[in-house]
Amino acid sequence: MIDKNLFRIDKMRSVLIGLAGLGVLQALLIIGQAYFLSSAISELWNGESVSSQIKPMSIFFICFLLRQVLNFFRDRFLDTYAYEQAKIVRQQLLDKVFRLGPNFVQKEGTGNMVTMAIEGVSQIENYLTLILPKITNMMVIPWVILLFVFTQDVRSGVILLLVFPIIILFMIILGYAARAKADRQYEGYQLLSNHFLDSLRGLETLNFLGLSKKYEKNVYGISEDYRKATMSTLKIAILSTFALDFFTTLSVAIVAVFLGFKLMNGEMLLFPALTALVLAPDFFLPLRDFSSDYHATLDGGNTLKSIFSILDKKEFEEVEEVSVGKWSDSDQVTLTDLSLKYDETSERHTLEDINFSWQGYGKIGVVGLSGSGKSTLIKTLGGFLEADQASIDINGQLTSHLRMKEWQDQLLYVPQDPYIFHATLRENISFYDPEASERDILLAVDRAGLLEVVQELPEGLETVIGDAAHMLSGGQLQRVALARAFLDSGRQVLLFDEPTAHLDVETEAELKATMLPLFEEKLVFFATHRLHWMKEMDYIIVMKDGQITEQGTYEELRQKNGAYSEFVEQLKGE
Ligand SMILES: Nc1ncnc2c1ncn2[C@@H]1O[C@H](COP(=O)(O)OP(=O)(O)OP(=O)(O)O)[C@@H](O)[C@H]1O
Repeated sequence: MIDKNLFRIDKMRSVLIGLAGLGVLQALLIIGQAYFLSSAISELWNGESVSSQIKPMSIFFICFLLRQVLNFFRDRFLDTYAYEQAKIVRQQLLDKVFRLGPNFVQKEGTGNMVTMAIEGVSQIENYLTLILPKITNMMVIPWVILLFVFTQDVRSGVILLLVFPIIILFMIILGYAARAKADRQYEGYQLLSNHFLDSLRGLETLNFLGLSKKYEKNVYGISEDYRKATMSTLKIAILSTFALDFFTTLSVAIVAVFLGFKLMNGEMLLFPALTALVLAPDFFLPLRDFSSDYHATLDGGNTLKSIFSILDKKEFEEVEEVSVGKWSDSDQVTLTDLSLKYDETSERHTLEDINFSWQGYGKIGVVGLSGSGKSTLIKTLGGFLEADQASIDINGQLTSHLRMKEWQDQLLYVPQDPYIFHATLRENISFYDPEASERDILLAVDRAGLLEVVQELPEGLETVIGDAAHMLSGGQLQRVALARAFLDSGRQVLLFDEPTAHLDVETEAELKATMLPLFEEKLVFFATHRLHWMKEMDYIIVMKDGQITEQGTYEELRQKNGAYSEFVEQLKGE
């Protein structure tokens, strides 16, 4: 009955124990209310004066007030607790997503991740505030009341005890039906989030292809499915609330009829009969409250499950014991039969039996057709992917991945499509080195061929770029990423993944002249389709279908007339 995921939330056990304690207190106050109310009524029935009943009536009111005060403070505490815990869960989710990296987000869908982190976490907050007091009340209050009813009238106690499991049974049946519907609804919700974001992102392309209308229908179809799933969940929820209300009312009526007969037959006094009758609705109330809120909390429960399943995802731990230090002439990295796949269930390896070794500084070119595994190799060298086994030897220390602080702190990574933040041009350029001086930033801007662009921008370096701001062309964005690289000359290992893909040949030639001096006394991996770079490389790796088909210096590969020459011919033919 209790969602086991709840126990993964901080301090949950103590909170549940505290709430159970409050439940006992509430049950005693409910009994107090019923006891003194029934006592006053039966005494008045017996002909006692109203003034003689002021004391029991006052105690009844005090119990009633105390119950409200207790509820008020409990709800206030729960609001704060749920808010704090939801905040912690969101932080844990974001930390985990950052650690799992871009491949994971791609797989799960950005829309889904965003909805989960924003809306999903509010649903968890709602879930905690609603479900916790309901669970504890249901587990405590009816039993304390039942014990008391047994002391007043055993037969009434037996009736309450017999009806209770029947209601529980209905609750379980309806609960299962609602859960199945809610699961479907949640899947639809995730699908809708992903689809909506994808459609927004791809709107321009869809418009160009004349497919926006078709996609509109697609999004409409998915929202319709989601609407239907929501409506059918609501139907079950309303039906189950009705059924439970009906059964609890019926049970109270059965108790009333029995008590009535006993009173008429003179087998029972008014006071205990009245007390049992007044307590009967309160006996069923926690059960009814739990069931009616159960449906309202299914979303929160589902989100909690999804978030914890993400938190449980296997990630490769940062290696702390391997020491790399600042890369120098004497350092060596060797990959021996390195294989890896993105998806553990996939049969094919994305990289297979990669063998490569390098000592000290140098420029290593990585070439191959699209899909041959160049980016995957660069990502592996960046510590974003883990090999099947410890096949990376770095300075004599074996490891399965390069996620090491010392290694990653000296990396500079320029991908094919660099991410430009919604921030000023200055902040985007000084991303790796926020303390950089104005002079250094301007020098980097100049080297990246961005000086003219900066001069033409309305607010120069302070112009906000990125999403929903001043737009730069693809080539200009690429140059912002290169300016980042030019600014931070302290990093020793440079990873370039087609950094000039969006540049025209003239701009690329200009930039090449400024980039090459930067590569001196560094370890550089440069993946590209543009073969003119290869003449400048100290070593070349040729890739095909995830394997290295050839490697060597430019001269060696030209003389061999093997895979590299074949690749050159292939590119000429395209
Ligand atoms: N995140 C991912 N999840 C699963 N498979 C992936 C992922 N990224 C790439 N792949 C697959 O791995 C293989 C190698 O891709 P990779 O991006 O490394 O090639 P590439 O040589 O860099 O291609 P390109 O020159 O087009 O960038 C491809 O078959 C691709 O479909």
